[in-house]
Amino acid sequence: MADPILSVDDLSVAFETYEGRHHVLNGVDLTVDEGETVALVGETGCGKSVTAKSIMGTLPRPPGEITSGSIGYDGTDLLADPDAHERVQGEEMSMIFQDPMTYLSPVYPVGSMMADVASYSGGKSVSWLGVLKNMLGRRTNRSEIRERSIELLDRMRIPDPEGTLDRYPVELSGGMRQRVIVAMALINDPTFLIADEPTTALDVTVQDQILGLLRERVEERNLSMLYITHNLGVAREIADRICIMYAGEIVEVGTTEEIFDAPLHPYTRGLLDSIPKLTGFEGDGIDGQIPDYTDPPTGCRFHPRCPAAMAGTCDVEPVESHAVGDDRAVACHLYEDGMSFGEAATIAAEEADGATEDAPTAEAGGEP
Ligand SMILES: Nc1ncnc2c1ncn2[C@@H]1O[C@H](COP(=O)(O)OP(=O)(O)OP(=O)(O)O)[C@@H](O)[C@H]1O
Ligand code: NI
Repeated sequence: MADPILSVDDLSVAFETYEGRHHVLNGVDLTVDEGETVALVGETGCGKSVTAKSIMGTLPRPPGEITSGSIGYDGTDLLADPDAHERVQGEEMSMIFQDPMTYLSPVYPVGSMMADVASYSGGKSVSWLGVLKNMLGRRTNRSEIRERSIELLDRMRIPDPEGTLDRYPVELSGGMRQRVIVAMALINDPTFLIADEPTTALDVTVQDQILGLLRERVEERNLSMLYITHNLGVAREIADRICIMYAGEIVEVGTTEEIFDAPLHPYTRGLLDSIPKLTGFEGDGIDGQIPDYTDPPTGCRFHPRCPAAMAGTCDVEPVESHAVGDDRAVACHLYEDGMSFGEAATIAAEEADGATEDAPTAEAGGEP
């Protein structure tokens, strides 16, 4: 099998704040193969955007600090080589940010922003290829960029693409604005795209259209994509593989089918239970909330909320990720010590169902 295009290994990130040090990412492992779409899924505050920004090189430092790990892109460790990171960010990667209005300037029309993005050459060039690309980039003239912008807006099914170039973001509907943002992210023909919740604020129809447009692009250009969402339903529509994140840790990885058909981690199970329409499972999801990062739970970070937690183990012992086959891994103490995955999954499932049946007002975890 070919090496993954992106390979995040043991990434830890902390933030220094006036409340104390927040230990947010804790040893995150993540890979994306060429042409593959991987969804990073988890509740609000679990560290998805921090992961995305670390990969893109846009993490604010300070207050953020990368305390361990490597981010490999196409064979280069980006954290060890800031010049390479800058080049990759400028030439190969692109990102759709979570909050479109902070990204779109209110004072420039769409066309001039697209031209800005298109002529951005990604700072210093370090390779001869980079230098060449930069020269070619500079020769790209305004009318060429305009042509490209119109073509992309048209591909994004924006009515009157030419007229749209002269309009300001506030004059566009939410759905149109989001299409413009997708077009801007694609104008330099990236090989790797990070999409951070690009459809959250949109109604379901528009959401489906945007997902469709991204999928088209993935197929046509062999685009590799990390798609971030809190919505497992959206992940199922777009992703080949899903990484489930809880409180700064990846708790389960599997193909989209495996995650939906046979979730292993109690947290994944809880997430699926909160969308009963999509699955056969029943339940009310998971009580409690993401822990305080200044003093995260010892052992497994999920143990205070876990219906299957084993006292003396889950609250004490750090969890390791257990590989199950090629594409599958789970970080949970249930899957240790010779218990078969089938048995452990059954226990996780029974406990999850039991918890919601027996104790509808179960203690809201969070407290150690
Ligand atoms: N600039 C910052 N300064 C301090 N702490 C931060 C900063 N950015 C993120 N954090 C911390 O990292 C945690 C995770 O944030 P992140 O934005 O990655 O969550 P998320 O999974 O993307 O959530 P959402 O689904 O709401 O976007 C936050 O709860 C916060 O504690
Ligand atoms: Ni986020």
